[in-house]
Parts: sequence; structure tokens; C-alpha cells
Amino acid sequence: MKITKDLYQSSLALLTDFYQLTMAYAYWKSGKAEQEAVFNLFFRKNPFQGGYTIAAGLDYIIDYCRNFRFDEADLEYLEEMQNSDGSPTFQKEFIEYLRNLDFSCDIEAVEEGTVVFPNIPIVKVKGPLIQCQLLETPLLNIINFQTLIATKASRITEAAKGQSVLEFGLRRAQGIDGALAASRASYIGGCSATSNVMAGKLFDIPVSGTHAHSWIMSFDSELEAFHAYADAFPDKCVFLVDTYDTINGVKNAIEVGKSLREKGKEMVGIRIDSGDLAYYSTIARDMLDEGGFPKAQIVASNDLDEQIITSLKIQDARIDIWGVGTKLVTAYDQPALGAVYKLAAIRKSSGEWEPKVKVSQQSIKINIPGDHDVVRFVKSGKALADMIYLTGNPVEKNNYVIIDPNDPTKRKKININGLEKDNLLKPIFEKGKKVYLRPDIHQIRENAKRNLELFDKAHKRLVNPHIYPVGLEEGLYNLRTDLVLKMKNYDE
Ligand SMILES: Nc1ncnc2c1ncn2[C@@H]1O[C@H](COP(=O)(O)OP(=O)(O)OP(=O)(O)O)[C@@H](O)[C@H]1O
Ligand SMILES: O=P(O)(O)OC[C@H]1O[C@H](OP(=O)(O)OP(=O)(O)O)[C@H](O)[C@@H]1O
Ligand SMILES: O=C(O)c1cccnc1
Ligand SMILES: [Mg+2]
Repeated sequence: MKITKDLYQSSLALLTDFYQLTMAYAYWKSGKAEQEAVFNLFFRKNPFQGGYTIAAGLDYIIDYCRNFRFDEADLEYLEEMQNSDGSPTFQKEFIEYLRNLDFSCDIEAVEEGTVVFPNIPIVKVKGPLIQCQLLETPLLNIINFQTLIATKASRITEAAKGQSVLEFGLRRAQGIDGALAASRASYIGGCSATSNVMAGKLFDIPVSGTHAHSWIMSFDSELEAFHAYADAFPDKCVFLVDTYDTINGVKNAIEVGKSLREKGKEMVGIRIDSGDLAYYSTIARDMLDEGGFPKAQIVASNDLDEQIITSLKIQDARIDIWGVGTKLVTAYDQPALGAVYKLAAIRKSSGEWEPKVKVSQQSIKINIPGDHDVVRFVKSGKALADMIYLTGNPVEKNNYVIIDPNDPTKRKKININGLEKDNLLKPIFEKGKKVYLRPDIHQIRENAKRNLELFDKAHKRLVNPHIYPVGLEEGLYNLRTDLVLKMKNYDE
């Protein structure tokens, strides 16, 4: 499905920062536009103080790249741009160059739903410098948000321990686009359904929901409102019981449930949206059981997140289904993932690749140079460590040493005997042609579920998780150190 084409009628090439276009122009003017480069997209810290991250957004990137072109309206807009002295910002010949620009990069990426960690290249773009550069902003825009929300959803669904989580975020999401992308990413991260009908239609996500307080308030009594809803949806009744008095609301739900049963129908359950959810769910459960409805489900909502769900479970709350909106789709406690996109290597006129590094006072901000790949070592169904290494190097060895890029004293020896190896980066585009067969959204969600099973629960706990080892292969580590010292003009 062409998501971006469905959402937008015109081209998305201008959905970028202005400086990408000024650089593009300057690359072109200085004859560097077609020089080959490698860029990596990665983040530096797992979000929410967590121990893992779920990659999401690749499907949007595929659409973005396939549709990548400047249409006539874009070109006209750029052509009319002026410098402060009234001269055109971009020369006509450059506009012509953009008119003929044809996406021709190689892209490798981690599949959506894959568990990833800091420093792992989630997307690697190789191709003409100008194209790699123009992709920076949209790629980051797409991956940053969807990966963040998929991770939040994963944390929330992990806290729900196999119970269904319904995503109710549309009304509180960051705009229309944010809402749709959040519904998609939430489903990938483990939510069972969304209340957002358009997301259901666009992405093939199950749609579900109950009813609001306004429904009850529009009638003279709650009982009347429940009866009327039961008439309209005899097979789908989840009664919202807390409009006036929660306990009385449960009594009314039971009464309407009984009259439904006389018609051969079963109420699905109730929803509690306020008050002490542990207290009310426990009372409601007892009332439903004693009233002959042991199978009726209790849905809870109201500003829930992974911490509150965990607390409610500890309190033995009798909740079966969790409705989560605001705190999920806005990634309330951490609104940005902070992924970056950095030049890692450039091809010199001699044909040789030159690794590149950005030096920083903070070691966490020094990128990993060179065209690199990442392999995950797995033993008996459990992930042991990830190794980032220079593409094509090292040759097959039995023993590797991986080194934490931010702390050389943290090292791990890996003997590959008996280990499975999973190359995380998969080919997506080759010379601009899509070579990747896209999984559907349900397969992506399954991928996330299976991926999580590879990791010990110590890495998945919400607070102070155990850090999963991701390291640089020794050769790459040394290359990076040497390069940083060289760029700092360090003399031995
Ligand atoms: N037993 C509980 N333990 C921990 N947190 C809870 C428990 N019960 C409810 N909560 C959470 O406490 C917060 C209660 O918020 P608040 O006081 O604003 O709502 P309320 O007054 O119950 O509901 P409303 O304003 O919708 O009538 C919510 O985030 C809710 O999820
Ligand atoms: O709490 P969230 O996780 O965002 O879930 C969605 C919320 O949206 C609905 O009501 P709304 O919040 O609009 O009104 P209310 O606060 O008065 O219930 C629903 O009843 C939930 O409370
Ligand atoms: O269907 C629901 O119960 C619902 C939908 C959106 C927001 N809150 C609740
Ligand atoms: Mg609310």
C-alpha cells in the first residue's frame, strides 16, 4: 500500500529542512552531487529509560523513496525563491538537475518490529551525496516518531502481560499525522486494536471501542441508555459504568446483560474510566461473577501508562483489557527518540572509501565511521550480543572481541561455536529499485513479538533494565579511535 501517496496528493520532496536544499545546491555547484556516500541512521539512548527499542517506520520510508521526485509545483516554488538582494536562490540549471533527479540509492534497513539498541544503524543509505543528504530530514522524521511509539506500546503491552491493550489516542495525539502514525506504531508495538477508524482503513489495523459518557448523559437514566445501546449492538456491548455511580452502573449493566441473555445474546463487559481502578474493578468483578457474568470483561481507561498498569497488577486489580490513549500516542514521558543521521564514509576520486567521523567532547556523540553492518549473535533462542563491524570485514573468525563504543573497558569475547548469526540490515533498495518484499502489518507485529522473545526479561523490565551488549568489532573500534585522534591532530 502506498501510504504516503494515499495521505498526500502532491510530492513530499520539500518535506525537508531548507538547509538540505542549500547543501544540495552547493554540492551540485561544487561538483560533489554525485560523489558516493554512506549515511547511517541510529539513536544514542533507549527511550523511557528502558532497555530496548522497537524499530518502526520503514514502510513509510519505502513509500517516501519510491515517490521521491520534485514535481512541477515544487520546482516552481524553488525557482521563485530569492536571496535578500533579489537574485534567485537556486540557478535554473540546478532546478533542471532536480527535475531530472531519479532516486538511485542503495538502502539497507532493520526490519520493522526488530528489537534494536543504541548505535545500531537502523537505516543505511548509500548513493549520490546529494540524494543521501536530501533524505536526512524525512527519514529521521519517520523513524524517530514511529520507533518511539512502537517502543512505548511495547512497554505498555509488556506491562499488560498478554492482556489486550486498545489504543485510544486520536483525540490527544500530535495532530492528524501524529495520530495516524501513532496508531500504526502502537499496533506494531503490541496493541490489539485502535479506536482510530482511518488508521484501521489505511493500515488494516483492527478497530474497536466502547461508548462515551455523552451516550449515557443524553438519556434520562443510565439504565435506559444501556438498554438502547444493547438494542443497537446486542453482540458488542461494553457498558461504561462510571458516569454517575460506578457500583450502581455495574448493577445496571448486569440488569441489561440479563435481558440481553433472554434474547440469546451476551454482553461483552463493562468499562471503568475513573476512580480507584483497583478498588472498583475488584468490586465489579465480584458483582459480575455473582450476577452470573463470570465471562464479562472489565475494560479500564483513564490516563494509563506502563507504570500505572504495573501498579494495578501488583494491587490485584481485576482488569482484563486496557484502554490507553494520551500517554501512549504522545510518548508522554519522552516526546522524542533523538535518532540522528550521520555521514559515515565517502568515496574518493581514487575509488577508495574514506571513513568519516564527527569529533565531539561527549564520546556518546562521536559517530561510528565507515560502511558498517551489524550482526546479532543468538544462542538457543536467546540473543547474546550485537556486533557492529566494517562491511566485508572481519573475515569469518571463531572469536571476536566487541568493545563498548563509549567505554573501552567494557568488552565481551564471543566464540561463535554453536551461535546463530542474524544480519540485522536487510537490502531494501538497490540502485533505487525496491528489492524488499514488504511484510504486512500483522507480520510486522508478529516480528516484534518474536523478537522480544529473544531477549531476557532483565532487558525488558521497566526500571533499571540490564544493559544488552552492543559493541564495535575490535578493528572498527581501533579505526574509530585512530580517526578521532587524527582529526584532533593528536601527536604521539
Ligand atoms: N489503584 C490505582 N493505583 C494507581 N493508579 C491509579 C489507581 N486507580 C486509578 N489510578 C490512576 O490515577 C489517576 C487518577 O486520575 P484523576 O484523579 O485525574 O482521575 P479521576 O478523578 O479518577 O477520574 P475523572 O477525572 O475522569 O473522573 C489516573 O491516571 C488513573 O489511571
Ligand atoms: O485517558 P486516555 O489514556 O487518554 O484514554 C482516552 C480517554 O479518552 C476518553 O475520555 P476523555 O479523556 O476524553 O474524557 P474524560 O477524561 O472526562 O474521561 C476515555 O474515556 C479515556 O479516558
Ligand atoms: O471506545 C472507547 O471506549 C474510547 C475511544 C476513544 C477514547 N476513549 C475511549
Ligand atoms: Mg480522561
